[in-house]
Amino acid sequence: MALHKTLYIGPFIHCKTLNDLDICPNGLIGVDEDGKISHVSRDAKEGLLPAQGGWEHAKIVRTEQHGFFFPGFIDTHIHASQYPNAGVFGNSTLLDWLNTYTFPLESSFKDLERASRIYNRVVARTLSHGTTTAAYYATVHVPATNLLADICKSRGQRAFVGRVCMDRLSPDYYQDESTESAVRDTQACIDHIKHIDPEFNLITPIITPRFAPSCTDETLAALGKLHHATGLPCQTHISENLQEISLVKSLFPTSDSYAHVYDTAGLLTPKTILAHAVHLTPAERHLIKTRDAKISHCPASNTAITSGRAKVRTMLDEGLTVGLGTDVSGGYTSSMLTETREAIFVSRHVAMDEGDEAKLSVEEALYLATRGGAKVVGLEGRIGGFEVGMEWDAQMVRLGAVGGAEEALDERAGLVEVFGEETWEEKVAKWVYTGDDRNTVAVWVKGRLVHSREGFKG
Ligand SMILES: Nc1nc2[nH]cnc2c(=O)[nH]1
Ligand SMILES: [Zn+2]
Repeated sequence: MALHKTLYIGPFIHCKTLNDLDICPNGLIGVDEDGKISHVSRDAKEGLLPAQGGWEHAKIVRTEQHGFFFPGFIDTHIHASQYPNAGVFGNSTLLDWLNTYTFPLESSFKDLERASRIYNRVVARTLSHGTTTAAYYATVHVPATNLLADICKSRGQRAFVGRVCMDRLSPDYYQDESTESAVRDTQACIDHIKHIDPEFNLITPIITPRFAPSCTDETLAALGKLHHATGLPCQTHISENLQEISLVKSLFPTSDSYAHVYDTAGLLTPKTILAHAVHLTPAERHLIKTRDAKISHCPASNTAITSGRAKVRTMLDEGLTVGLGTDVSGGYTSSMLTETREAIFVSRHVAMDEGDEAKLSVEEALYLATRGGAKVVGLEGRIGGFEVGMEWDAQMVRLGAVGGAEEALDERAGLVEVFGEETWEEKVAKWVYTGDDRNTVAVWVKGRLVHSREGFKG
């Protein structure tokens, strides 16, 4: 689809570093026909719009009152197939949650029509929350996994799509037959994505051993080999829950630790995304740092299924790379804005035990949801911020009343009340703590408009 040169005019905000939220109240960002940022001005004056090189005919998109452009969110860990169970977990914890809720739901994806309905919903919904990139787990089913890749491509969401590998400790009706079939079916999904997106411009296959207890040593080793042979990224779970960790000890008695199991299999590399990492030992953190593997912090899930409180400050201080993941449906929300809020609140619970330094600020949590996530998925050179040469994966946020109706409680404006006396930092805090998807007016991936709300003029 051909794009227009476009000038995005209005305040823009992005995270330069963990602590540096860059706020530009009077910005202009030029995005070319390939969806790349070609210039950034911090002092946009109406009379001084670019007047050459075709920019004089550029399309113009302006923020509305109290609005700003912000990078799209990067969800580094989400189970697309578990979306129907978001909010359904009772009082379960990980291992009984998997058996009670998760395996029965995932096994239903052999029905392709059902898979189509659910995958269309989850991609549309996450886009509406401003998620421009997602690292998805699908299920064991090749046709449904390929369909998820097709849907992400046609709806325009940047995605990593993983066919789940699991050849033990699940019901017979939902399991890989053998190591060979797990590798063959993974390869079939890789081949499909190569066919629909040969350069992996938008959709990338990701090798997905579910977690160590679900995979035999042979399968872990075979997937490690595939990871090295293809250079494709890999995702799995680690150290989420104490019973899970005991199970790993009993299944892999010769391994030093959970992280060591993955390392032995060749699955601990700079292209590995490890979800949860709640109970890692110092030695495991050191090993993960040495291998430069990445961490997806999933606070909503860790609270919902009472897995524990991940020590994000410690991981950051030790130099680990951390992003955020919704972990639907261990996590109840598909909103990365809500996940950002949960990351802040979980850090406050850690602080109640360990001291105030554990607290994450609004700026830090937003960094994890954008720039940190980009590093986790290996796309830090392309997305997560607004520099020249980066791709326009962005959302337009609107706060307060709509259409100048200052007095009216306008449902379309959501819950964020703005009185005009707030600083920009305060407006951003109000968005993070009181906002929702109604505040995300428009969403772009690689310059393509992939979601907009009623009233967006673009
Ligand atoms: N949260 C979560 N943890 C897991 N560990 C293994 N599988 C899963 C899953 O589907 N969700
Ligand atoms: Zn998960």
